[in-house]
Amino acid sequence: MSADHRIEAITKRIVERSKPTREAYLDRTRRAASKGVNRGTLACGNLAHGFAVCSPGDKAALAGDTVPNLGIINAYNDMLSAHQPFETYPALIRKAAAEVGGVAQVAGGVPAMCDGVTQGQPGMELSLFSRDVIAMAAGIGLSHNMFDAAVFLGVCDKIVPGLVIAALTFGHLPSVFIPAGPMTTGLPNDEKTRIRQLYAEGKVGRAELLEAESKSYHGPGTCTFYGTANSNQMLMEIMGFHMPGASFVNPGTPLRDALTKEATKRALAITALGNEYAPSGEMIDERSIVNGVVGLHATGGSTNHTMHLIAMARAAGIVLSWQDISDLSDIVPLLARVYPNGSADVNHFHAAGGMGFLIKQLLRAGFVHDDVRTVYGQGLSAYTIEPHLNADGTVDRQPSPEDSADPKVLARIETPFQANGGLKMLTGNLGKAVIKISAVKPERHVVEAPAMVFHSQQDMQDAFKAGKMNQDFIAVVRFQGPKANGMPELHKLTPSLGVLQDRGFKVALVTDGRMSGASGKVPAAIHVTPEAVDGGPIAKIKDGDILRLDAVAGTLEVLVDGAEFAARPAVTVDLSDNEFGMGRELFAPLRRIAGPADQGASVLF
Ligand SMILES: O=C(O)C(=O)C[C@H](O)[C@H](O)COP(=O)(O)O
Ligand code: SF4
Repeated sequence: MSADHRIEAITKRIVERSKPTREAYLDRTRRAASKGVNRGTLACGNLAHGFAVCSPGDKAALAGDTVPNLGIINAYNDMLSAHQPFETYPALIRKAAAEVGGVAQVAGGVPAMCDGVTQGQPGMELSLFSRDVIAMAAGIGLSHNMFDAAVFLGVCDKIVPGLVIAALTFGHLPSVFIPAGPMTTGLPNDEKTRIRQLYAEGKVGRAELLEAESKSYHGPGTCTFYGTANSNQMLMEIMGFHMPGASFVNPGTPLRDALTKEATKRALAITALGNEYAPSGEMIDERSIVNGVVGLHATGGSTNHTMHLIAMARAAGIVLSWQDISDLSDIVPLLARVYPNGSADVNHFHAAGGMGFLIKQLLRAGFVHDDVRTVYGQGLSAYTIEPHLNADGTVDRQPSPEDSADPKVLARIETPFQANGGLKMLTGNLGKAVIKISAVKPERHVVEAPAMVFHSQQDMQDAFKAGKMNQDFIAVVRFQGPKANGMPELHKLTPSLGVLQDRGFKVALVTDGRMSGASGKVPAAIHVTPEAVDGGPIAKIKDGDILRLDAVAGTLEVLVDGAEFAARPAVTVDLSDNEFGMGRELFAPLRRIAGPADQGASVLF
């Protein structure tokens, strides 16, 4: 089935725009591919080091040139509930590899930051850059060149984007992403938010708050809201890096293990040694990227992907823009209501039909390209399934049903929750920004109110606590961009802004920083580019200026006389407090070279 002509047109313009970089990338990638085992280019000394700790059988296999070797890149640590299950995956993967006559070795580990642990803390100022550090760290593992394919064990926010950048940088290798799955459902996300707002108002204490938080985040697996981590899972499935149906199966279940073993065997089946060679750099093309953006809109995915997807695409020589993302938003409807875009969580989404049902709806409308390559083979239609477990412990895939098992959570294409998708670009005399409209009530898509200017999250929270914000306002929290302080998520502002909005005030946020993918109900124009520290217009706003955020027209403006505004000096602030402490001094070089948000805020491209 061919894609909708509008989808085709946007895809075509991305192909045209990307030609110079994509052709150069594909040339490099094809030259890096080898006919036999990649370890064949190593000298004996290199190879002996590479298999020194292997079993005699594996040594003999790796000394030869017919057995494929699988590199494991593992983002395991105990900080991320979503990554903790990966502690045991290497042993499972090695065993599955041996069952098909292959070998698997851990090529390397990568760091992983939990944005939940660092939210509102100094560590959050390292978070965005950790994506590119993860890409570099994975590159270190794969640079041993012992491998004929790779599997990536990662789930969360900056980790999957960093791993995808690495996978595509080693685009001559087939790569399969193996998730660990969502935490089982705990305290509902909207109840957690209600307790947080009560705490922000001083109506409950720390004990009640910690009890609610602990009931929400209670065990292994990805947090169950639809933030960046679960947006990553959706992307890996709709872009073809996951096995069909792998995204939202809970950890520690027989089906989870079956999917992990299957992914291992599949990775070994698609090396250059077989007849289904699927190098990631060729598998992922402009159509895969467009499918990812469409999935983001259809599910109300994380705003962070207006940067991560751009950086991921760029790693394969593909140039994606905010205009592409915004134009696709005008075409693709919202089909999922998962917190913060609703009250359900990802377990409910999966039970309602999950990725298979979603992809089936998007294919029916021609909103995604079916003619794409995936780790599973050819065609996205193969992903319109539901995964189950066979009696022999293997994965069974049944066609997705015609109807959603819960139309309040997952809608058919004929009856979407919103006619357009989750993410819009805003432009105007303050520069460019993005806004997530899927979680904002339609009556709040346009906000015009006086500016209240702050230079840190703490400043705004102090003003809230002092009762200075009981009015209509647009909070401007600036000097939060990549070059200023590493572009932290400002998700801690959500409870205060939510309280004021619930009190009936018209409120909005404008910032050159980021929000969490879990942020939602307050209209927020984020990733404002150029950032304040680059002298962007946001640095000229004064308290009391009337601002207008219009997600319908796609505009972000300060309603001040143009000449007067242009004549204003850009404010500068002392950022020395952000230069030291909690490792921030190590990231000073990255702050200096970081690119702008609308190009992925990367230090790599
Ligand atoms: O989805 C994203 O982009 C995130 O970064 C989610 C963060 O992990 C939040 O900080 C966790 O949610 P909270 O418990 O509300 O802090
Ligand atoms: S989803 Fe976010 S908060 Fe949850 S484990 Fe992953 S990084 Fe941490």
